Amino acid sequence: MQNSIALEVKNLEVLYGEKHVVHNVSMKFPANKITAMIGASGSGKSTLLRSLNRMNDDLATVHGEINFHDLNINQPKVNVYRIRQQIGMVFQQPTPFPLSIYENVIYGLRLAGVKDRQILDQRVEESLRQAALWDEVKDQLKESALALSGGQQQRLCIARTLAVQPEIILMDEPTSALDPVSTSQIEETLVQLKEKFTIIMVTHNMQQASRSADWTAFMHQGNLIEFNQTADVFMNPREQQTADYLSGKFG
Ligand SMILES: Nc1ncnc2c1ncn2[C@@H]1O[C@H](COP(=O)(O)OP(=O)(O)OP(=O)(O)O)[C@@H](O)[C@H]1O
Repeated sequence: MQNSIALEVKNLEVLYGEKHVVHNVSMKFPANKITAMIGASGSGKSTLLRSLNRMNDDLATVHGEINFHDLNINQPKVNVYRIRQQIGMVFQQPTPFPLSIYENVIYGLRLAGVKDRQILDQRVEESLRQAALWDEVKDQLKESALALSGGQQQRLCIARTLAVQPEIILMDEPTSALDPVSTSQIEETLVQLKEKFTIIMVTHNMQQASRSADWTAFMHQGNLIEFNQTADVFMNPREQQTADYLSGKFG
């Protein structure tokens, strides 16, 4: 998988009604890496991210190709449910369901009709371990997920996404609602996760992008201005707009 491409977008355009918010973006997301999407508020990062697993279907018009395993998933006939199993999403606010920790993790598996208790138990442990939450919750799996702290809830949401065994995980500012300790726990988790998964993350936190991401994409007013290895983007940006944004001249 090393050096391979997990997902490619070609000439992507996204419009909300008449409002054109992503302009002709083409890029390739490397497999088993963390890619950070950075840029000022309103630059189209979340819109682009949500298009990658067709979360914008009801809100926006998306033109262009999103190629995943040689299939352009931005086509009407594609099974969107299956795509979202393979390309999962973690949101900004932790969104646990008012169910037990165990039931939260297997939520997607239940929807997919998995009933075998052994498989479910195994997937719960594996996903919670991958999300670095197992040791903290292994003795309270039947208790409500709502009793967990915000940081634990977010790691639970990551475990819930992992339980359906996706290839790609989209994350929309996954730590912006969390304190610094929970943030650094999640960042450490992400670094472990990239061994098995490809991560594409929107973040406003420049330190987070420079600490965690292998690749960084800078967006401005719906355009992809620069996409390169993170160290190059931060230390030696090719474009003046990137340099200006990173030095705080706008945004
Ligand atoms: N559902 C929607 N309907 C109409 N316009 C929208 C919708 N969602 C976002 N927009 C608009 O699209 C543009 C891009 O928004 P988007 O949320 O993708 O930017 P962003 O870079 O992720 O911003 P932020 O960092 O603040 O989350 C903005 O002008 C926003 O107001």
